[in-house]
Amino acid sequence: MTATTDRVTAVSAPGKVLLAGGYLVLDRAYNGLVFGLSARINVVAQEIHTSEGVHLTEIVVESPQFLEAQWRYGYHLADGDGGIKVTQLQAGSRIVSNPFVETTLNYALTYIACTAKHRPSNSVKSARLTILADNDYYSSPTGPSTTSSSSAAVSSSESLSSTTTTTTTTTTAATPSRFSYFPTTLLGAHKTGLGSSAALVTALTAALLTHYLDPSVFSLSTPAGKTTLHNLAQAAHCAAQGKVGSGFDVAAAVYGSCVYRRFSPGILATLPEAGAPGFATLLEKVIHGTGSSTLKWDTEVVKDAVSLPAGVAMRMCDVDCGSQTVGMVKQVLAWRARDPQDAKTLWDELQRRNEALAAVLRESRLGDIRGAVRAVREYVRIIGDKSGVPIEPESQTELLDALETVEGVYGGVVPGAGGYDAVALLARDDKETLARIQAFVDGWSKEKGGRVSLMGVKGEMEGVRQQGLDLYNGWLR
Ligand SMILES: Nc1ncnc2c1ncn2[C@@H]1O[C@H](COP(=O)(O)OP(=O)(O)OP(=O)(O)O)[C@@H](O)[C@H]1O
Ligand SMILES: C[C@@](O)(CCOP(=O)(O)O)CC(=O)O
Repeated sequence: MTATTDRVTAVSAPGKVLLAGGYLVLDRAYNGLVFGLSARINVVAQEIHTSEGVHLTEIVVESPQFLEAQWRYGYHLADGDGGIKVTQLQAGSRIVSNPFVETTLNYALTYIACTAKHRPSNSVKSARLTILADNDYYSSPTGPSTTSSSSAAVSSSESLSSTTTTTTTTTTAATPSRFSYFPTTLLGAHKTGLGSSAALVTALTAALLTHYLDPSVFSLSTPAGKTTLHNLAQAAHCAAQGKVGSGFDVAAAVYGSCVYRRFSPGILATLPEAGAPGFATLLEKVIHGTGSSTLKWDTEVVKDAVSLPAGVAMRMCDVDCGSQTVGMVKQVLAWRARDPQDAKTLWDELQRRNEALAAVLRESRLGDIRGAVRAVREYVRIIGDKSGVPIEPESQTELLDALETVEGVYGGVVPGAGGYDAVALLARDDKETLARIQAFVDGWSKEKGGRVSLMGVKGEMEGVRQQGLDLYNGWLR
């Protein structure tokens, strides 16, 4: 049997950094200063056409930059209005699951089937989805390989697909592209904390909705389309994570840089597990905020409230250490619950300082950036001391203070939950400053024996978008 592919839809969504508002943004009374990043996760959706008379109902998802990264699913309409439920099929010698991919398929395909109404199983035809992530999301022990990328990627996915019934018509020859081949499994790749799962869930949801639904029903370029995508991606991401975070990472993936106020967590509380009776109808209601038992979505995303002065870039350094975000959040929130009065005073003052930093950036007050960043850091450290959590640990304080002395650097913070993972810098956007920061981190790593590296990624305003296909030369089959 042969299968060919034709109609192609490509979407990308950015990674995130929470420059200010870590911990506060978990509570709707406060908000966070969120930046989208130039590092994007791309998803390309392609139809799979089979020869006449051959019926194939399969969704194939693959990440050709990694080893053992192909997930094949069959799907069926679950009883009792349970929606479309996927079942992972064997690909290669063993099954490696990907909960973010699987949950997103259950949520997005169910929503698509509900929206396409009355012909649910017909509306979802076989498709191949290819995931391509910018290199900054991961640092593998051996580093990404740019030389052997495409040929290695093709051969690894070819060997996986050899056990299946589908043969594709083409594999393309090696072409240089912006995506590297990581000679490791996804589990073996070190994440750099740029929000790969949120960008993946968002881009995969957007690619599926765009691929399957008529543009009159769903379009990424309309505010209504973005709201649907946001709500669906938040729901799927929470379910896959098994917890409800603030969701700023999904908001960044959809809307790009913004000031973000979270949705009330109760909105998702009524949703049963994917495939359980009633899931399909409830999912549709929750996503559209309709029905008497469903709370309305109350997310607030203010795009205009965030910008960078002309000539200023937001850059990231990866600090190769790592922190346990979940444990840190639990400990900070436990302290807040024990001492609500003290915590409220600190939360309110830090919120004021975060807003002041956003205003300085928006109003291009270059001379005030350093003071505004230091004011935020002072309160982050106080909260860290009081809760006993190293939000800005001493080693990071030392690094940030030293980075401030580099000509062209206005200041930097530990973003998000903080800890030992990364620092985010506000710096002049020119080659000379970049070279000085690079030289500084090289020297720092040598002197301190750790590994601090300047990442290629920069703050970027735009959220999810459709892509032309040139980017993916050499990676699509
Ligand atoms: N390129 C990819 N292809 C397929 N799945 C991916 C890819 N990148 C990430 N994922 C999925 O996302 C998971 C990582 O999500 P996780 O939330 O742990 O990290 P993150 O979102 O990058 O981190 P953080 O929230 O700290 O920024 C992987 O285990 C995998 O399931
Ligand atoms: C601590 C918290 O406010 C931010 C975590 O950010 P990050 O994953 O460290 O980038 C948690 C959240 O908002 O979900």
